[in-house]
Amino acid sequence: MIEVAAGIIRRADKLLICQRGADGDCANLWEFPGGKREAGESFAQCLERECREELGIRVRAVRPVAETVYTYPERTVHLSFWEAQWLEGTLEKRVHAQMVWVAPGELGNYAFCPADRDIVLQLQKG
Ligand SMILES: Nc1nc2c([nH]c(=O)n2[C@H]2C[C@H](O)[C@@H](COP(=O)(O)OP(=O)(O)OP(=O)(O)O)O2)c(=O)[nH]1
Repeated sequence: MIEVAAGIIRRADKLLICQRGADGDCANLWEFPGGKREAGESFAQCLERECREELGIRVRAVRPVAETVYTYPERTVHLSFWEAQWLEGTLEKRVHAQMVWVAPGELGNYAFCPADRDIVLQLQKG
C-alpha cells in the first residue's frame, strides 16, 4: 500500500488545489498537494517536506482531518489529509500543471483524483 500525505491549505477562505501533470498516476486530475511518505517519516513530516519540494513553501501540518484507503486499478493508496498552516514562502509551480485557490463551494468544478471524493464532499459542506 502506498502511503500519501495531502494538505488542506487555506488562505482567506479559499483552499489550494493543484492539477497533476499529464504523465503518471491520476494524470491531469486535481489534488491536494502532498506526496508519498518516505521511510522513517510521519505523515506530518512528509507533508511538510513535499510542500517544500513541490510548492517551494514552508507549512506546518496542524491536524489530520480525514483518512482514505482507495484502490486504483494498479495500486492501493492510503491518503492522510491534514489541515496545514502556511508559514512562509511564495508558491512556485515546480511539478504541477496548475495551482489555484478556490472557495470550498467551487471544488465541484474540478475533476479530482477519485480517492479524493469524500474529502471534497466534506470540504464542500464547509
Ligand atoms: N498528493 C496527492 N496525491 C493523491 C491525492 N489523491 C490521490 O489519489 N493521490 C494519489 C496520486 C498518486 O498515486 C499518489 C501520490 O503520489 P505522487 O506521485 O504525487 O507522490 P510523490 O510526489 O512522492 O511523487 P514521486 O516522488 O513518486 O514522483 O496518491 C491527493 O489529493 N494528493
